[in-house]
Amino acid sequence: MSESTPITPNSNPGEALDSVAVNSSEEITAVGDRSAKTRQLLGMKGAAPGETSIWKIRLQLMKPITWIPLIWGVVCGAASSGNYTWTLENVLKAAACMLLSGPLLAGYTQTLNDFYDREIDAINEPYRPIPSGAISVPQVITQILVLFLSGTALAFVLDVWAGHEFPNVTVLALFGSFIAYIYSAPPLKLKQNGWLGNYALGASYIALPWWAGHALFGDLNWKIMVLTLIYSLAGLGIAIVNDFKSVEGDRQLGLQSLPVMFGVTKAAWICVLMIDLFQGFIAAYLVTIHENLYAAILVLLIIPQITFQDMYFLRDPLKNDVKYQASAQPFLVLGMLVAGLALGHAGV
Ligand SMILES: C/C(=C\COP(=O)(O)OP(=O)(O)O)CCC[C@H](C)CCC[C@H](C)CCCC(C)C
Repeated sequence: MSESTPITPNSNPGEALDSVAVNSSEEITAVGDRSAKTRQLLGMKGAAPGETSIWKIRLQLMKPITWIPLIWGVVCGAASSGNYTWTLENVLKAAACMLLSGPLLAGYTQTLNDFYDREIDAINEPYRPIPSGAISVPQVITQILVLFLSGTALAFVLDVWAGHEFPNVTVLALFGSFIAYIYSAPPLKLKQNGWLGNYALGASYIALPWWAGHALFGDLNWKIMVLTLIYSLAGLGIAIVNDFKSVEGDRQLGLQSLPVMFGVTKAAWICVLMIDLFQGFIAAYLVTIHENLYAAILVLLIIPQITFQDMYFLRDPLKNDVKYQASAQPFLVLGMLVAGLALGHAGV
């Protein structure tokens, strides 16, 4: 039996309205708090400060929200290998590779990036775990080393499991970790350059996990490598979208992001053209290998992206960047899977 709360009618309508307002503002605050806490755990902007659990702080540093594209890349690579079958062993192998590319190596990358950004974050985002003092620098260094070493070890286990003569996955893990290092750390700090930084980001999020997934279930060949590097140019476009939110700060700090170099309108056009043209290129390639159905589906998935570019992004890139990403990204990532399936079907 459930207990019901008695409802007492309020004789004073003004007071009743006030209490409704107070209750709903409390509810809104509670919902807001919950959402800020979730954002904190996922490593998103607008997170709630003041977390005291060291494990939650460690997770926040690893930004779980950024693991998703890397995990998805492994799925696309498994599809393009053409050899993936739904056995328990293959599911476990794929899951281990997702653990490698998401929590371990993307987690390593994000922690490393926050470590090297700690001084600038002390000015721009002082509530981040390192500048706020929620976690000490030696604890962060330990986290970076543990994630890197466990990633490398798991990559090696995957090579042995897949019976590789050449340790493809380990080499990819080491290469990815190196790119992550030069992306964030001086003297190269690739992220300071709009083209290099965003291409490193696009390629690491599309090509590297794709190669790892493909190598795990098939033979990673140069055609797959070149095609995914071309696909990564669409990823470069996606990476540029993230630069609009910080255009003023970047300009003041002398960072050469594309919106700083070309201005907001021109950079927005460069961004959408890269996204559309390089996906279009992949669709055209699929036609040349007679995968016409997959090519047609890919084109159908590009059309809503163009629509959202016109509706949101190109009209006001500074205001609509997040809205555009949320609406258009699902079509881009579905397109990646379609391309992976087509390449696997064609035996490329
Ligand atoms: C740290 C990264 C992005 C954050 O950039 P930024 O500092 O501009 O943004 P915030 O201000 O919001 O922090 C990502 C950098 C990615 C990096 C170049 C390479 C990643 C490598 C992969 C994790 C390796 C995966 C290999 C595996 C699949 C075998």
